[in-house]
Amino acid sequence: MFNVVFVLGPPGSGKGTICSKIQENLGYVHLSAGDLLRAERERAGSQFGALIESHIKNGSIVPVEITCSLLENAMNLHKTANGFLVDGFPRNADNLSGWSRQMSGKVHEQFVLFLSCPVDICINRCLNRGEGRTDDNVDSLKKRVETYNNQTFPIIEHFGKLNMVREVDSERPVEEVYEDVDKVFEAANQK
Ligand SMILES: Nc1ncnc2c1ncn2[C@@H]1O[C@H](COP(=O)(O)OP(=O)(O)OP(=O)(O)O)[C@@H](O)[C@H]1O
Ligand SMILES: Nc1ccn([C@H]2C[C@H](O)[C@@H](COP(=O)(O)O)O2)c(=O)n1
Ligand SMILES: [Mg+2]
Repeated sequence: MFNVVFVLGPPGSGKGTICSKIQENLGYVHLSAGDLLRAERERAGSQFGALIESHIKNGSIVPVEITCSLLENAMNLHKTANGFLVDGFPRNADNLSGWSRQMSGKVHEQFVLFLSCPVDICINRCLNRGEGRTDDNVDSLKKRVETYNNQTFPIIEHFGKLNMVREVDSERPVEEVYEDVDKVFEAANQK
């Protein structure tokens, strides 16, 4: 059974940055749903490239069957990992129900790491990220934030009702954010 920590937060809240540090220090494998989708978009012969790009540009969410299969395939490549950081997933109700259908009995969901940060700061971070992402522009960011508010935040609230959310304020410098994240993992892994 794979241990899984879902990592959620607004676009630009620092999910990828913090996951890299957790991976480096705690042996969890970082799987970014967005990175997996971008890799699939670039893969020669993929039947999903155009569909994925249209969702990415519009800030909407790719059907779960595609994303969940990419995640499961990636997990199966790292069978001895301490656990997986599933970054940017589940992003909406379709993601959540599809994950349950495909993954129940195969994973243990430890908790949801929620990186909270004001949206104006997140948008500025994305606009200055400098990675050439096709969705780091004002139009796409407006849509991504709308999707986050209307579809992803309710998923965080859903997990909150199950007492699974561990919120860390990610407006602060990376080192300070990581200190608190490390404490969250320590507490979870003592149980
Ligand atoms: N705590 C922080 N303080 C200042 N800048 C940060 C912080 N965390 C991340 N950044 C910077 O903000 C940008 C976005 O960070 P990152 O890619 O980790 O966010 P993300 O949540 O994964 O975003 P997305 O959802 O768009 O993939 C990067 O340029 C990163 O270096
Ligand atoms: N569960 C997911 C995760 C990501 N996507 C698509 C749509 C997002 O705007 C884009 C970028 O994700 P990020 O790298 O910002 O986490 O990828 C999706 O459809 N479903
Ligand atoms: Mg990211």
